[in-house]
This record gives sequence, structure tokens and C-alpha cells, in this order.
Amino acid sequence: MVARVVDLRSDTVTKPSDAMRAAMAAADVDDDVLGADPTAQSFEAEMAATMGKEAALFVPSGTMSNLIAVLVHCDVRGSEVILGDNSHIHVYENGGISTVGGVHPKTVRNNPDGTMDVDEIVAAIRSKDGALLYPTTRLICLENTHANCGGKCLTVDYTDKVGEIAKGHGLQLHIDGARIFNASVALGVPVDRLVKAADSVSVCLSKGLGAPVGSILVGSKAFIDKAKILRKTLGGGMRQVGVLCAAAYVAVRDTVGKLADDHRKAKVLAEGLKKIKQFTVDSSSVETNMVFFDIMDSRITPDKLCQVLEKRNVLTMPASSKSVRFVLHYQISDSDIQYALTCVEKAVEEILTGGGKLEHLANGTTKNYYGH
Ligand SMILES: Cc1ncc(COP(=O)(O)O)c(C=O)c1O
Ligand SMILES: C[C@@H](O)[C@H](N)C(=O)O
Repeated sequence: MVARVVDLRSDTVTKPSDAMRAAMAAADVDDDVLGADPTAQSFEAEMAATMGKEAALFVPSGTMSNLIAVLVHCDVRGSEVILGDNSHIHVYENGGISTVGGVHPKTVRNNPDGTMDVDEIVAAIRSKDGALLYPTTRLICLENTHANCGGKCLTVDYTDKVGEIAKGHGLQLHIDGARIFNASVALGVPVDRLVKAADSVSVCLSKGLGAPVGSILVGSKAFIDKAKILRKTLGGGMRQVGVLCAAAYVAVRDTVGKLADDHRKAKVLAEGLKKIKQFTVDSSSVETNMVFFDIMDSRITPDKLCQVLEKRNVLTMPASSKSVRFVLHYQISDSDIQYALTCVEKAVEEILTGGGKLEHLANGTTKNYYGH
């Protein structure tokens, strides 16, 4: 009997479906570095059309996809990119745009809804008069949905407004659209319209869409031609990559239609968590597939709660020193949610009655902490 595991750590944990595995096995492949893998070529063309852009490039990860985008847009020494202080590119990508690309980050405060105030964006744009002293602004990055802001959606009006600012100042606009399909579904806006103002978009196929690996980077043909070279520079050129693109094609075909149900399940989970008096959950702010909640009782730390839940095979991750994040995906069922809620209630009781002991790892740290 296989033990039931409810994995709410992230939507990155989705495992390939049988249809994806079958497509991988049957994929028509060739060396994509020496020419063009036929499956990759058709998948890239399909995704470019879906996103309303000229061209697309399959990339091994969202981190590499964002890095390539920033480096293509900021291909002159002394470049600066305006991005959110709580953005994935700034917080979770090892500072790659600087350490690898030599691009200077100019952070602007992220609002709780994932936006950056447009007047703060404008104020962050370097004056050309200061060229002797300052870096040169070349790019603005947005993130939609915004992972660290609870999976919030950036509206099409806001995105268009930032696009106008970029264009008006001779800048490019990149969207980290790891979960752009979640935003499109939640807002009821076609994905190509949602990203119309962007010069480039990175889309994760390996999150809620359920593909085992990869992201797709879209933009103009000239942009993608440069991106392809940079992907090779970074070691991301792949040989018979059609095996992965075949799974990604199935993911887009089969799973986009399930994202609305992920959002519904997130609200069900949030409503259940609200009933636990030691937690504060703003369920009205659950827009997509993420639920963040604060723990108001100091006896219950996020690490301790996650460790006690893990003993019951409910996997999740701390989001900060006093909050926890649950992420829903299509491989979580409604009964999984009810089971998880029961386990959370029991875990709280166990901790408050002294049952839950925090096991520190050898180096004194605790597990899975995505600290800010
Ligand atoms: C908003 C966002 N952007 C980019 C990434 C990076 O994707 P990957 O894990 O494939 O590098 C992630 C998560 O992984 C993410 O949540
Ligand atoms: C943590 C972060 O890198 C990952 N994208 C996630 O949301 O799980």
C-alpha cells in the first residue's frame, strides 16, 4: 500500500502524466544544436503563435529563460534593469543577471498585489544626463502571476501602462510569466493580450502546466536569434530535445483547462485554514493557485509546522519566518485538501500540547526555508 502524500510545496512538483510519457517515447527527434529538432521546432512555433510573438525558444529552466532575456536586452556593459524587490529574478535566481551577466539591478518596492508603483518605476529610470556616473536603464521586468506576493495577477491595463512607460523611455519590457497562464485564466484575458506590451516573456511549462522540464521564451525573431546563441553560451543547447517538447506540448494542450480548478481548490483550502484560530488567512486575496497564511501563535513556527506535517505526508514550505505557503496543482484532489486540513489541525494540536519537536539539521538550520 503506497502511503498517501499530499505535496503542496509548489506547482513545480507535478509529475508527467501518462500522456506526456507516451508523447516523450514517441517523439520525432533530431540534434537541435546541429539543426532543428522537428518536435522542438513545431512546439516553439506553436507557443510563439499562442503568446502572440514572432518566435520562441525552448529553455531548460525558468531561471535560465529569465537570465537569457535580461542578458539579450542588456547586452551593453553598464546596463541596469528595473525590477521588483520581491521578484523571483531578484530573490531566487542567485543574482545571475549580475554575477553572470554584469547587469545592475535597480529594485523598486513590490506592492502586496505584485505591482510596482508606476511613478516609482519612472523615478527609477536613469537620466541620460548622468551617463558619466550612473548605469544606463535598458529594461523593466514584471512578474505575472507574482509568486512572492501570493500568486497575484497583474492586470492587462497595468501591464500596458508599464509597456507605455518602457516604450516612452526607449526601454524594453520583459515579463517573468512563469505562471502567466494562471493569470490569463484568473483574469479571463487571452494570454497573448495579457503580454501584448512585452518585448519578451518567459513561460514555465514545468509548473502548474505539469511538464517535467522546461520553459519557453518568446519575443521578436531578432530577440530569439540572440537568445538562441546565449542559451548555447550558458550550456542550454540541447540535442534530441523533442523528447521534452513533446511532453510540454501535451502539458499546454491538457492542463491549461485545469488551472481554474486549481484556483478553486486554493480558495477551498484557504477557507479551511481560516477556521484554525492560530492562523491568519486573507482568503479574498487568493487569486490563483497559492495560499499564504500567517501563524499568530509563537509556539508554532513555520519550520515546526512543516516538519510535523511532513510526518503525516503533507509537504509544504515556510514562506517567511512567520508564514507558510501552500501551492495547488492539478495533481491535488479535493480529498487531498480535506486530508491536508485535517493534518494541519492535528499538527497544531500536537505542537501546542508539546508533541511537536523541531528537529534541527546537523548544521543547525531547518529545512526548505525560502527566506526573504
Ligand atoms: C515566478 C518564477 N519565476 C521563475 C522561476 C524559475 O523557474 P525554474 O525553477 O524552472 O528555474 C520560478 C520558480 O521556479 C518562479 O516561481
Ligand atoms: C521557490 C521558487 O523558486 C519556485 N519557483 C516555487 O515557486 O516553488
